[in-house]
Order: sequence, then C-alpha cells, then structure tokens
Amino acid sequence: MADDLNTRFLEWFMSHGGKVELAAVGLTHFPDAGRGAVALRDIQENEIIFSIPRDLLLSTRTCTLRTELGENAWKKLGNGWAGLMLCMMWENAKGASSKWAGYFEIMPNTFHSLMFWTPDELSELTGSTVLDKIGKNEAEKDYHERVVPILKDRPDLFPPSHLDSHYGLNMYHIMGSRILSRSFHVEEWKGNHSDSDDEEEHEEDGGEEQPEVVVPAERPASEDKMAVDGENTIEPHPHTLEADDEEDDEAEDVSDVSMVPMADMLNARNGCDNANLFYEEHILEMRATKPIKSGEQIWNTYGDPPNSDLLRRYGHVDMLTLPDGSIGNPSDVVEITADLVVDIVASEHSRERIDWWLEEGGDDVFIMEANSPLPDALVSLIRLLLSTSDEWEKIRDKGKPPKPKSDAQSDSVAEKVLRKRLDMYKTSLDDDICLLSSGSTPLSSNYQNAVLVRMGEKRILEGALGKLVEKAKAGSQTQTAGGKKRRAANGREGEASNGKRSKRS
Ligand SMILES: C[S@@+](CC[C@H](N)C(=O)[O-])C[C@H]1O[C@@H](n2cnc3c(N)ncnc32)[C@H](O)[C@@H]1O
Repeated sequence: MADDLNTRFLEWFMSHGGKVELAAVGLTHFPDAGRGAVALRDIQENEIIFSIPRDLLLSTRTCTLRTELGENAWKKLGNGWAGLMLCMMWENAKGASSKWAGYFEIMPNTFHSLMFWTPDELSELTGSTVLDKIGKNEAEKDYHERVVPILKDRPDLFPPSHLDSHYGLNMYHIMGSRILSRSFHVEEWKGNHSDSDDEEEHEEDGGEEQPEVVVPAERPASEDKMAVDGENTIEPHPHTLEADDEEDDEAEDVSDVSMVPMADMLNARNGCDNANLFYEEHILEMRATKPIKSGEQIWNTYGDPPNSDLLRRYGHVDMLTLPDGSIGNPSDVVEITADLVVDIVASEHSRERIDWWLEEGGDDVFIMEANSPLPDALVSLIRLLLSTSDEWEKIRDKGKPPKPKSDAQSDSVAEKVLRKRLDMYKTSLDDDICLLSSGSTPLSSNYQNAVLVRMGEKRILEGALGKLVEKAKAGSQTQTAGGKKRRAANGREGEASNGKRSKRS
C-alpha cells in the first residue's frame, strides 16, 4: 500500500520534470520516522541524488491563486503563511486537476507536532517555554479574520459546497503543519553568491561586533542561506507561524517559503546529514554531502534544533547518546526569562533598571546550552539588579550594562534563579529518569517525547546548578581554609602570646 503510494508519487514527480535515478534512491518506510529516502547503491560525495524543477515547487509564486484573487484581496491575507496555506487548500480542492495532485496524495494528514496535542498532553511540557511558541491561537485568529472573509467573498474560486470539506479550520491546520514540517526557504535566483559576498554576510551576521547576540532557536545562525564553495544550499524552512511578527526585523520574504516535492521526503537526525539541497537557476538539486553506502538512509538537516523545537515543528525528538552516556539531543537548550531574575532580586529599583535594560536592547530571554557557562547577558542583568545606587548611576551615565563578571553574590542569585527555573517543571529530573526506565507502563509516544524534552532542559539547568554549587563550596572552603590559616596563625600568635604570658606570669 505504502509502496504503491511511493511509486505513484515518484511517477508523478518524474512526469513533471523531477529527475531521480531509481536505481540509486528509493522511498521506504522507517518504523521510527515514517517515509524516508534510502540509497539503493553507493552514492559518491557531491553526486546529485535527485533534482526538482523550480516550477514544481508549490509556493505563492507558482500557484496562480494570487493572480486570481487580485492584489487587493491578496494583501488582506497579510505577511504570514495564510497566503500559502490558502494556496495549498485551493490546489488540494482541485483534486486530480491540480498540478500537485500527486504531491498532495503523499503528504501527511496527521501530525504529532504540538499544535495537535491535547491539553493533557501539553501539560506534560509545563515548565518548557516551548508551550508559548505553538501559535495555535494566532493561526486560528488569522484563519477567522483573514481567510474566512476571502472564502466568503469569492464563491467563484471557493465554491460553498467545498467550504466544509476543503477550507475548514482543520484543513488550515493541516496545511500549516505541512508547511511547518516540510517547507524550505527558496529565494528567487539572483546568480551565484561570490565568496566575498559570503564573507561580508557572515561578518554582518554576528561575531566580534555583537558578542551578546543570542541566536534565537527559531532561526539558527546563517541557516536560511548558506553558501558552500560559491554554491547555494537550502535548508528546510525554520519558521513558525509568527512569520509576520513585527519585531522580526530580519523578516523574510514570505513568498520564498516553498513546498519542495521529493526534497521533503528526507528525514533528519542531529549531526547525521549526508545530503543537502542546492539551488541553481532553474532547478534545485539534492546532492550527497558525504559518501552514502547502499542501504543507508539519506538524511537532510533540519538545522539541528533542540528537542523542544523538533517536537513543536516536526513532532519527533532526537535521541542520541550524549558525552555523559545519557540519551538526548546535543542541541538542547533551556530558556530563562528575565522576569525570573527580577523575581529573585526584586527591590524597589528593579522596575527602573529592567526598563533601562530593555530600552538598551538587553535580552529578556536567556538561552542556556548544555555544558556552557551561564549566558553573559544573564550575569550582566543580575549584576545590574544587584548594583548599588552609585554603581547604577554610573552604568546609566555610561549607557553600558555591567560586565558579565560573576562573583559570589551574583552566583548566589544565579543559583536561586536556576532552582526557581527547575521548580517550574512538575517533576524532577530523577522522576523523569524513573518514568522512562520503569518500563512497567509504557508511555504514549507524545508523553515520552514530552519527558525527553523536559529532561533535556532540566539536565542543562542541573548541570549549571551543580557547577555553581561546587564553585560556592570551593569558595567557602578557600575562605574557611583562609580563615583556619588565619586562625591557626592567630592561634600560634596566641600560643606564643600565651607562652609569653605564661612566661610573664
Ligand atoms: C520533511 S518530512 C520527512 C518525510 C516524512 N518522514 C514522511 O513520512 O513524509 C519531516 C517529518 O518526518 C518525520 N521525521 C523526520 N526525521 C525524523 C526522525 N529522525 N525521527 C522521527 N521522525 C522523523 C517527522 O514526522 C517530521 O515531521
């Protein structure tokens, strides 16, 4: 059944200009990852695994709905994904007459991503900030406010008899989730990037000039457009439904968001990619970036996000053996919001200082990675909140936040922040380890994935906390040793003086 579907899809793909050597690559079912691509013979590094003509991409550029609707109506759909979602619903509603009929047939209708979790399932993620990023309400607001009026206005394009079956909220969520888990960011052809262009871009993106820039998990550094040896590579589109967030000053051209048939058949696992999508003027090429042995899975990269984001966007988590022998995702992160820090160091000055911090562009969320020191910005904020009135005056006059230099006082606050952050979860790390290892009642896959997400976050917090506690202990031992030495020295003096006294007496 699945094989038939794969065959039909490949036939559709090739009959529409897609090129794939069927003796080299096949589609198959992986029990833990659904459909995926497999090498059927050894594939050399740089070999083209398949290619896709640009006109086979499904985007707001290739779908004719925008022209049919006219610019005025189109603009009402906003700068987010509503336009592409409506295009996809419209093409899907055409059935066999759509150019992409053979593509729609193979795309999933059910998802394990967070958008589809029940409130009970979501409650297992309590404590993780991923819960604030699902965007379901925003998507539904867009649907009701932007899409429904257009559906009603144009019965010639959206026949009333199709509204329930093809344009309902559920279908809107399905299309949104397909975009979330399968789309790529494909720019229009502007010619090859030269090496010097790349260097300039890289310099602008971060590095020395902006040491405090925290790369948001949403958009891993330089992921959207990466040039390798002067060629253009494409990674799956890393965005959420917040594509039209006004604060996102790097907001992309949403018409670059594209569904790329065949390229989206590749699964991904942290650090395992052996293929990448490259773009040329008229075609996109999936090329091997490493030699791939016959029988091996062909892996793309999704940008190696943390498990929280994998679960939110793709509905799965990565489980690799980590350096300490535990199982998890090496890219996991945990977020600490600035208000947690303010809660701990609250004083009558906090409001004024935090307002200043935010006005100066300070972070309101700190991202902690495994085995990394506390984020500089977090230490700097703690020191700002702890500063004396005189120090605060100077900081404000200079317009510079304090240096991220920790001391016993800031460490003690950081320790409390980490403890409070850990308390936000409903369970402890040990509880979670027991849950996964008890084996008596097998957990549902969503439940197990939630546990893995929160474990990854807690491990980072526990690790950082452990280091702070050790540091404090070492500090107090040094102090005690210093004190003892001093006391011992005093003691000797005392003995001597006693001695002297005794002598005297
Ligand atoms: C771009 S599609 C890849 C093709 C997909 N497996 C299919 O059946 O069509 C992304 C989806 O594949 C699945 N997937 C990809 N990599 C995976 C992995 N390492 N483990 C589990 N599922 C994975 C997830 O369901 C994800 O949402």
